[in-house]
Amino acid sequence: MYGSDSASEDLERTAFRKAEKKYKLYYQDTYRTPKKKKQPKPVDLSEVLDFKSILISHNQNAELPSGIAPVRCGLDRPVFSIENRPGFYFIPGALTIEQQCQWIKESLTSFPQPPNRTNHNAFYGSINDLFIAAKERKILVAKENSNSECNPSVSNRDVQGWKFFEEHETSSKGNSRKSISASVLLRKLRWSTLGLQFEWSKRNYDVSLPHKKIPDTLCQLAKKLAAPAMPSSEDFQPEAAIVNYFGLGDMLGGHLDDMEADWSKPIVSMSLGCKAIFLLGGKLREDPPLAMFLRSGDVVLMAGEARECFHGVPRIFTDTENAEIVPLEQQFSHEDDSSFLEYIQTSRININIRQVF
Ligand SMILES: O=C(O)CCC(=O)C(=O)O
Ligand SMILES: [Fe+2]
Repeated sequence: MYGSDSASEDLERTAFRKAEKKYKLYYQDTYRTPKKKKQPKPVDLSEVLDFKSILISHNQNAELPSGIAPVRCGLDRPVFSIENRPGFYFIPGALTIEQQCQWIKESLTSFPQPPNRTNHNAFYGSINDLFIAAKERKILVAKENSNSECNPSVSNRDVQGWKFFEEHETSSKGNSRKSISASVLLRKLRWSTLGLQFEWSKRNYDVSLPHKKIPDTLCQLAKKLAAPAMPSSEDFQPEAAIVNYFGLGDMLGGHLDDMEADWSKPIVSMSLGCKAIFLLGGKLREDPPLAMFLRSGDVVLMAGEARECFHGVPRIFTDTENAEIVPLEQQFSHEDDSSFLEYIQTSRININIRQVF
């Protein structure tokens, strides 16, 4: 017990943790009246690497900040590497606006569909069509054993499964059953897994779990984007992907992705929606991380030595000034369906694609 206390204190003191705290969303603790919205604490962003402006100055006058180098590769747009982080590649604006919209839609509609698993599986079992259910304001209601039907204090053990109902249907049922609205569940969607299923509790891939192959268009895109980081004459084989969903205040703590067999193969990581800060640390949590902005359409590759570097996402920006999603908003506003626009205005999605074996 005491050991774990001091271990967490040590964690608090690492350079990675300090950087996470620096960029994490905190609110001003000034007195709030009910009418005043709580305000985020200002954060100094002057040390955050900005590959959008790096790309602009590179295109204008071939100038680059010290430590950043262009990478020669077969891609049709500039790729940058960082001198003291071998194996890390940044491709600013790698995805067209159409591709961004396409993968946002898939991330919300098809990717969380069974047999793919999500963070909701552990509690609710498989959920079908969550995004549609949220749009239709449906409510997920617990089915119960007949003998516990009328007991409001029924425990989760007695629940036989969950089913979506229309709002009006649930009010006629009284409030004896456990229920949650689909829109709250959508907001609480944190991850889904594609291809070979990653088992978070064991932190490993469970090849025995039912799964579908990664969609072919995503495979082809990942193969193309992986090229700058691939060992020559080898082909990237996308076998699994984790889709992360971030809302305001959500973060992804510092971690390594070390469950894949061959670290010479990259993780291909695509950013969609609101802008975020990405921290790229070193091999130890004590190594001070580099902070950089990730915008919708940016792609990051981590291969070789970079696979051993701690990384995480301490912050996403959902305010109009900082989110930088105007082109996405324009694209989505042409569509009949406003539900994608509403979701992405306050969210970020990351799809990271991996070769497992
Ligand atoms: O959200 C991101 O950009 C990073 C995601 C990540 O590192 C992961 O899922 O392992
Ligand atoms: Fe990661």
